[in-house]
Amino acid sequence: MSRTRGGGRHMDERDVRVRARGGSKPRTSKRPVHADAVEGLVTAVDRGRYRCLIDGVPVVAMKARELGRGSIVVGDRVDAVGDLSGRPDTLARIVRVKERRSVLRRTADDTDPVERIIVANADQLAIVCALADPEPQPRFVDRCLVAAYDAGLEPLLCLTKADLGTPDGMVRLYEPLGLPYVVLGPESGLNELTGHLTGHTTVFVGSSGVGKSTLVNRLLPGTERAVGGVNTVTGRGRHTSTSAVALQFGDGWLIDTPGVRSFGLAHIAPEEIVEGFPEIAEAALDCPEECRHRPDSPGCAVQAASAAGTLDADRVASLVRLLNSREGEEEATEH
Ligand SMILES: Nc1nc2c(ncn2[C@@H]2O[C@H](COP(=O)(O)OP(=O)(O)OP(=O)(O)O)[C@@H](O)[C@H]2O)c(=O)[nH]1
Ligand SMILES: [Zn+2]
Repeated sequence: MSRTRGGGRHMDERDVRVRARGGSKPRTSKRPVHADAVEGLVTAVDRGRYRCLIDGVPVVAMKARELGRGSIVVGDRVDAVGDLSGRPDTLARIVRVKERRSVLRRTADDTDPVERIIVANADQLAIVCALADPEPQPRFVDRCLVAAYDAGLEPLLCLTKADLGTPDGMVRLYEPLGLPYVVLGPESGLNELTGHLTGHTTVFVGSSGVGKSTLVNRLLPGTERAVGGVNTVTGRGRHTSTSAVALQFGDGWLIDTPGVRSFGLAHIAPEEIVEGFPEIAEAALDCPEECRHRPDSPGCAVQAASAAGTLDADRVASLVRLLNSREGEEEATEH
């Protein structure tokens, strides 16, 4: 798809202020720049410890004090110094975080009211959706799609449990978008999916029970043991079920996000949500300003096109639901 935009543009200062502590204060030119630092990739984060892959060696690191309060997340490319041997009880130090090419945010929820960046530098979002048990949730898929467009990730629809249901309905809904999809059942080969994943950094997201773990475990046999039983950062038998973990997959990465059910859309402007639906966005050019494209919106060209059958009524309904739920997140109370 050609709609992808740069994801970096939604980074806020809190997220990127990882390099220069003290803002505009001029640095002394004599400051050491860690010329000996080695680049690595953050593959897991747990309680202030960062598991990094540095020159093929898994290394546990801490954040250098000079980085201040800014976050370091899975997928970040970092420079590290210190003990990079990866031996037990050694600790390296992350001294720099490279500029992020994309950021994916997790929804704020009851346990953590702050919307946080959970993954950096991914380029693909695999939206896993079962065809039955649980029933497909187009609304969930639509929310993920908008988050993907916003973050600058290419969406990929993974329709699972093809043995229990037909993909026809979902395909009819998403094919017009040009959204790539794969249909998967217990007996399906994985070549087509692997083709989509090769060379990419793909974040997997899906609601509970859709077969996400099953899929990742089939793609990477042995992963279950690696991430389910033992904490991948500390090795101390604690589940990492709420934080993202990057798993090497050929020359790419699969990023499993067990605790992520959906994405907050509150930081995205309504117009940008509409842009997630290209054909609707085009029709919306004829709408009055500030139009929310609801069935009762006066003079709405989108609703008119939907009624006339030129736009898919289900997709229009999806968009309207998205716009509404986003307003709920904003706690808009003006009407
Ligand atoms: N019939 C059928 N069952 C499947 C398929 N894939 C997974 N399942 C079953 O669906 C259930 C949920 O699968 P999981 O892989 O645990 O789903 P998940 O999305 O990881 O769920 P959470 O861990 O709760 O996020 C399990 O009982 C799986 O055996 C499939 O293709 N067909
Ligand atoms: Zn409208």
